[in-house]
Amino acid sequence: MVKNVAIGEGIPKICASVTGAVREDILKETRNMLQAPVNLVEWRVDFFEAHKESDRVKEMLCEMRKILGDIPLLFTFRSKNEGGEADLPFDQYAQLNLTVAEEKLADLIDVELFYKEDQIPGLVKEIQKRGTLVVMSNHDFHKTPEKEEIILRLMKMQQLGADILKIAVMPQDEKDVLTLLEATNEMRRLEQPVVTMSMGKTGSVSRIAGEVFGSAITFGTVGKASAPGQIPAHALKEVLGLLHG
Ligand SMILES: O=C1C[C@@](O)(C(=O)O)C[C@@H](O)[C@@H]1O
Repeated sequence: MVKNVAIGEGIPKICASVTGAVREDILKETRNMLQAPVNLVEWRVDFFEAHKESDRVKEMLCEMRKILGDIPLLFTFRSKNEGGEADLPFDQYAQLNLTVAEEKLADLIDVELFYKEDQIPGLVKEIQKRGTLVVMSNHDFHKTPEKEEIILRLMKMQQLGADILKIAVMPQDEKDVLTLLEATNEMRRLEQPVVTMSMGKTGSVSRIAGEVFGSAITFGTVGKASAPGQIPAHALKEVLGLLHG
């Protein structure tokens, strides 16, 4: 349970991302979330012009939380390697996430599995010690690894103690979408909620099929997309409801 949201139970939860670069846009996008059927909001801080200034990041988070009220907030710095907009040396990345955890400014923090492999286990523990949940993630914007490799990465995240395990991959054809779905279906036996998506237009079907195959959160759009293939939150809500029956 994150606030009142039961991630991993029933209908997949809808998350939408705030991707503005400046304060006004970020606040406007955050307010727009209140008109949309979203269960969670992600702030993609790598889009923020002042992502290197922790005071300004903290101020933004305080303002966003005031607007969002009970809607859980996921804090994400996405590196360029994994499809993000910015890069930070590991120490700054860790510090940024720890500050947010320390001051309880987010409910969940995204940590990339491969940011710096030997340092990631320590960072996960430090964030959790401060009472914030870790969504561990991995993204491949070029291809879809073999099913065994997808499973291996998700299990690695589990071994590292992540609270939620997430992987996004790019299909080159429809078979790749099936590969992602098969891996997802096998991983639903894990105790932790698993979040998977096949990106781009071909992969969009994976963003509505979470309840069938075992993906607990689906990222949709309220305004701009934060990754290719995302579906508008309103449409998601309807389709997820239909499939739920
Ligand atoms: O990890 C993810 C998933 C995502 O890449 C997607 O494909 O919907 C979008 C990102 O904003 C988010 O952090």
